Amino acid sequence: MTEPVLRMLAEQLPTWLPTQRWFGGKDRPVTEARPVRVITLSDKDPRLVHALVEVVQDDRKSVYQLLLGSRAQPPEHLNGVWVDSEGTHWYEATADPEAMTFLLDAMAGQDSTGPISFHREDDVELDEGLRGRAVTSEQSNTSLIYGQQYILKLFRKLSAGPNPDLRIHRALHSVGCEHIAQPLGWIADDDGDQPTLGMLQQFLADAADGWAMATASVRDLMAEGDLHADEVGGDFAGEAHRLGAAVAAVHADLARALESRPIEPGELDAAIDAMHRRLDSVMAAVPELAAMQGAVHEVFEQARGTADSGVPIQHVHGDLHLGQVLRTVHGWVLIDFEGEPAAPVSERLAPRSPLRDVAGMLRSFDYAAHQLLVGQPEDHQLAVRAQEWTSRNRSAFCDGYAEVSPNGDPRAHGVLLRALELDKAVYEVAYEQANRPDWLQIPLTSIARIAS
Ligand SMILES: Nc1ncnc2c1ncn2[C@@H]1O[C@H](COP(=O)(O)OP(=O)(O)O)[C@@H](O)[C@H]1O
Ligand SMILES: O=P(O)(O)O[C@H]1O[C@H](CO)[C@@H](O[C@H]2O[C@H](CO)[C@@H](O)[C@H](O)[C@H]2O)[C@H](O)[C@H]1O
Repeated sequence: MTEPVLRMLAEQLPTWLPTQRWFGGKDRPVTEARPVRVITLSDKDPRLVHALVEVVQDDRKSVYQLLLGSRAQPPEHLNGVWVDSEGTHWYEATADPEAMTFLLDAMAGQDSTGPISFHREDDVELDEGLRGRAVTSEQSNTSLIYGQQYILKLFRKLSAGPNPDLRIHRALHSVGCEHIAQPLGWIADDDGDQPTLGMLQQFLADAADGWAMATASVRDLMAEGDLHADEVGGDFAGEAHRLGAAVAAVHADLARALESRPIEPGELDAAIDAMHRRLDSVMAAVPELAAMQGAVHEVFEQARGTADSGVPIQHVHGDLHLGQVLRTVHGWVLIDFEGEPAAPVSERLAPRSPLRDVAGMLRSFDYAAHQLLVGQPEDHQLAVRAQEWTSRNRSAFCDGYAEVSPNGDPRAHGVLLRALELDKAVYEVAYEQANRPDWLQIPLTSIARIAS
């Protein structure tokens, strides 16, 4: 079976991979896709095969994980996607809920197949036999929902060693953190770089995501021409306050569970040097930034010398925004502790200022308010409303954070916070340019405002 599948993948993947939402290399053509390992997980019907593929893009090489399925009688939507030289039809198996049952059952049974091992947490029993349907929301990986109980994230682009998302969830669970979904199991690869292949968590079936809630609130305000944010039914400030408190609680738990220490001489300088470098490299790709370059560099420089601000460095979320928080009936939950997808794992696991996450969330309030104006004719009234919503919710978030954080009010570190916000906005310029060029104006406008 192996040879024909290897050949089929090598032929098909260079054109197929860039069509997948989770493929993170759309900025360059795929020169070559080399299947480096193919393992049969299940010989039953549906058959399930695990493949590791090295994707070559000029001098960049990344390893991606794929699952292939095959059935004697495939349903129409899975039929004839790829055919190997022996005439076997294969398809992307995460689209086949029945094939995905294998992964849950293997975690429940703590099985292994060659170097791939399936685990469940010690204190956990898993229901078996559930079908796994793929989440349809925008995401960088592929998640499967089993019944109303579990969600399994299959990491697509693999990195060496334990995945930060799994590592941080387990650490937070060990100290009883109330603002995460419980980690339930994982899939490991014990070969080579020993990447984590998947992470199983409690599925929060009743949850609404923060981005959907916040943008609904902005829409309400925009629709009520005569009312202020605090008078509109969909006011978000109470939620923003609770969210601030939840983020501060998670930071305190992270500090307890993992390292937290005073910032050492030179570390802030290194962080500021990295901000300057990021700005220069993003500017090379987005010339619109040029007009603001001087002002932004200046804000970064002002943050030098604020190391004695008293805020220790620690593990942080790393890419916190309203799409990474879920509101359940019990409160806010933070998800996806992987950090910025493009950053190296060593950087994502390094201790950093918790103010980075605060800055990320402050940016997100700005986004939520301004995305409704994208593509609309200029309307001064709506722009004022967007600004009113942003200020109100940013303040509420900081108030909630300050009430719980041992580090106090983030606004007391205004110079550093401003630099961190600008750094995040510069990152967003690159992100929007590569992913949603229509939204590029949102971070560009913010940069002009913050730096002025
Ligand atoms: N524990 C959970 N319960 C309910 N929904 C979840 C849970 N974890 C993630 N999700 C949903 O799945 C989506 C993708 O999850 P995320 O961890 O952000 O994936 P990615 O790293 O691929 O971006 C989220 O936007 C959220 O809607
Ligand atoms: O969710 P991911 O980990 O994939 O994060 C990436 O994509 C985000 C968008 O989906 C992006 O976030 C930016 O857009 C959000 C609205 O869609 C906004 O709330 C954030 O503030 C803004 O940064 C994120 O930056 C990127 O890493």
